[in-house]
Amino acid sequence: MHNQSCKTMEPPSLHLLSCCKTRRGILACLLTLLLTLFGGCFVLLREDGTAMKYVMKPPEEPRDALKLSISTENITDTDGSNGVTGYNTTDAGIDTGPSLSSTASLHVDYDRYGDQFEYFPPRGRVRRKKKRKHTHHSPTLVDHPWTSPKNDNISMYAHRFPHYFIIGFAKTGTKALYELLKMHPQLDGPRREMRYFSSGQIQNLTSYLSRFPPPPAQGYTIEKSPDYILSPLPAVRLKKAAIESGVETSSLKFIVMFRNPVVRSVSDYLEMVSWSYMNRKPALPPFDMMVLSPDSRVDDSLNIINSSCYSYHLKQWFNIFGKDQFCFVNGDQFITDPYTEAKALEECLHLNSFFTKKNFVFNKKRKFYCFKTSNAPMCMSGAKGRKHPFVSEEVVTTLKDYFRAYNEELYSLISRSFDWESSMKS
Ligand SMILES: Nc1ncnc2c1ncn2[C@@H]1O[C@H](COP(=O)(O)OS(=O)(=O)O)[C@@H](OP(=O)(O)O)[C@H]1O
Repeated sequence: MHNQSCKTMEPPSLHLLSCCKTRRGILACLLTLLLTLFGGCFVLLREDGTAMKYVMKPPEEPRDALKLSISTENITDTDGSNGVTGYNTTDAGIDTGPSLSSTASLHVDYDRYGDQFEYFPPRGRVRRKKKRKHTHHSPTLVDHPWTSPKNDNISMYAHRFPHYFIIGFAKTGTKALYELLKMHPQLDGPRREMRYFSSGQIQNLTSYLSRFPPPPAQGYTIEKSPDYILSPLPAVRLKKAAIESGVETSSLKFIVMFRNPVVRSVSDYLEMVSWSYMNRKPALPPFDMMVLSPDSRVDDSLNIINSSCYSYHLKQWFNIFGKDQFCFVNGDQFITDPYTEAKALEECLHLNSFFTKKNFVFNKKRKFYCFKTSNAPMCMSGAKGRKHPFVSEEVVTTLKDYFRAYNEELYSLISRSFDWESSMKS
């Protein structure tokens, strides 16, 4: 056997193809095939007869750092610096933290879906994705600076820093609310969810800000990333970024939208079903089977469950920003009477009074309101308002019991209550 040296590098596929033309090449190809199948290696035979073995890179360890835990008393950001008074930082983890009952503990399983910090699968029309040949590795969260490079002219974009953020909760109507708010003459924002403070996909602060339109005259920019609320880390990073952009952090406002937690979990489940289908993953079990373990306990390790424990997540943000910086929207009511919620929000955000009933047009076919200014009414895509599956009485009751303590804590946190105990529209 020839001298072999093991190198960790990408396999040079072009060399491989060209060497398959010769007799020696064919031998090398066979050897390559065997080693690829059983040994995770490529072997290439060189012109001079020596062999070269390329070891295929093992997949990168998934964000070990994110598995650790933080308590809100001890939050350290990736660079170890501290942008928030009273908090030390480490991007080393997420608080799987205290739960309301001693038995139930929240576990946010960040490795469950998608890349990096993506808690939820991508949304959109149900169109199956082709299998990707090459996987792209975006920079890991641990390496992410969350600031701008020293020599970057951040002041060019600093005025675009959003003053309003829709931070959660996913599947409560955040997209419809965002599109509606962007119709207000004092507001404008990017078309897509940024997730800058949660996903680490955008390179740096300057790049993030450059994706915003300039704010309207006497107005502000707004962004919606409904996964921000699920961890205190985006709050810490956001605060640091605001300071770096020269923005008064107390002037920022955060919009949090709620919906019956059981219904929200079902809606989130449907998002997962759609994601699994689009990404050619195995089909998911029915909702009832998924959320309850065989001994009929709620599986609180599921994202679709713990994302409905609103008070738990909100409290973490309350530790970082003042309570008066939050505005709340009742997502159930936003479906049936968006006008009332929009007017209340206008007031909370200190915006000029703009929305009138004429801006809301009920679409009988879609069974949702569409929003209208001067143009044709704008309706949400078919990915919103999916038909919910049947959920058994037993599961509904168990979930309601599970969420009760969180709901009650939420009502006292925000001094407002919702009719979730008696209602269950799924
Ligand atoms: N006007 C209007 N049009 C369409 N859909 C509306 C509207 N208002 C609220 N909703 C509800 O929004 C739910 C989706 O929530 P999100 O937009 O927050 O989802 S996402 O997190 O951005 O994926 C979606 O949930 P599902 O019904 O479970 O699909 C809708 O019920």
